[in-house]
Amino acid sequence: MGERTMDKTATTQLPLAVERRNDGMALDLDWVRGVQANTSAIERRAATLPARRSVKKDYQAAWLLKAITCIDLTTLAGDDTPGRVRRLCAKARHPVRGDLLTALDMPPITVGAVCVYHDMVSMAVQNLAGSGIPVAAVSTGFPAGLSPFHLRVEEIRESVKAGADEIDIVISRRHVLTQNWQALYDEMRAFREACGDAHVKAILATGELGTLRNVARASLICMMAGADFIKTSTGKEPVNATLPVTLVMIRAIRDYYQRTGLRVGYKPAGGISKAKDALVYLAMIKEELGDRWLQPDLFRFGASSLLGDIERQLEHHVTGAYSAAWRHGMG
Ligand SMILES: O=C[C@H](O)COP(=O)(O)O
Repeated sequence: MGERTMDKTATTQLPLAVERRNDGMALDLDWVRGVQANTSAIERRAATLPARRSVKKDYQAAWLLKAITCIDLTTLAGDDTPGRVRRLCAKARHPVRGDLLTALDMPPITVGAVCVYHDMVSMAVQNLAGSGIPVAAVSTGFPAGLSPFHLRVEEIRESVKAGADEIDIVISRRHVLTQNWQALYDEMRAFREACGDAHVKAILATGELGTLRNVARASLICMMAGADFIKTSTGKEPVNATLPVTLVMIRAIRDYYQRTGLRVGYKPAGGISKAKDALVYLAMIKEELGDRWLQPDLFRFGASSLLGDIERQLEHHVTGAYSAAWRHGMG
């Protein structure tokens, strides 16, 4: 991602070809078992990227605006209230102050989606009406995914009925840890079927999968079973999105695309709260998957506080001064 390419077109939505949805394929265990992950090479590559790629000034502002359009603006707290979700939805519609957009000579933008628990779906749907911003619901016993299977499937159906456009399911980590690939595939298939037309993001909870090889294999199984997106984490594991895990998952996406012609999206989530980190993620996607994956239909950040820091950086870019972080509260 050289600076030369990081002009204001970074924020422009490319005209998207009508993309065929990933319907998945039969479970191919030979392919799955053949997947390896060279941990030291992956960690080395991930460690060098932040130093090799940096963008400044107008280019940086353009890429930060691009990042905003890819945020699943999230609140997943036990004390969520209708008021908080209302404020979050207002922020989703107008994530950047009008005067900053004017100074940057940019049109209005919105975030990629609003992400909530099932109970808050109808409130979010109501508050986003007419905006075109999708509502995503975390589901299937999020975050641990250990409630009875039929209830997990039913939870998906309830959220779809309440108006959710996207469902973020959690996989059963034990299927990965015991290498029960058939069980993981069947579970994911059932979740995808329950989603119907709603798009499904498969949360792998990578911090609980033990090895990068397990992450690679679980990514592949979920794509074979029809995931529209693969997502790193719930935000509740001790370790959430990381660059090595990102490299493994996006290379699995590339491999799946090369073999099937089907594009699956990627969502790093959990602990991404700084604008500079968001830029590193975008650089990695651009290098490994190319520009087509830098659109909100194929890339999202799952983040509750990233937008606040991006707004601070944009304000600094325009005015030369930093505002206090508390001025950019999300809910
Ligand atoms: O899916 C989104 C995550 O739960 C958000 O995590 P975060 O609060 O660390 O940004």
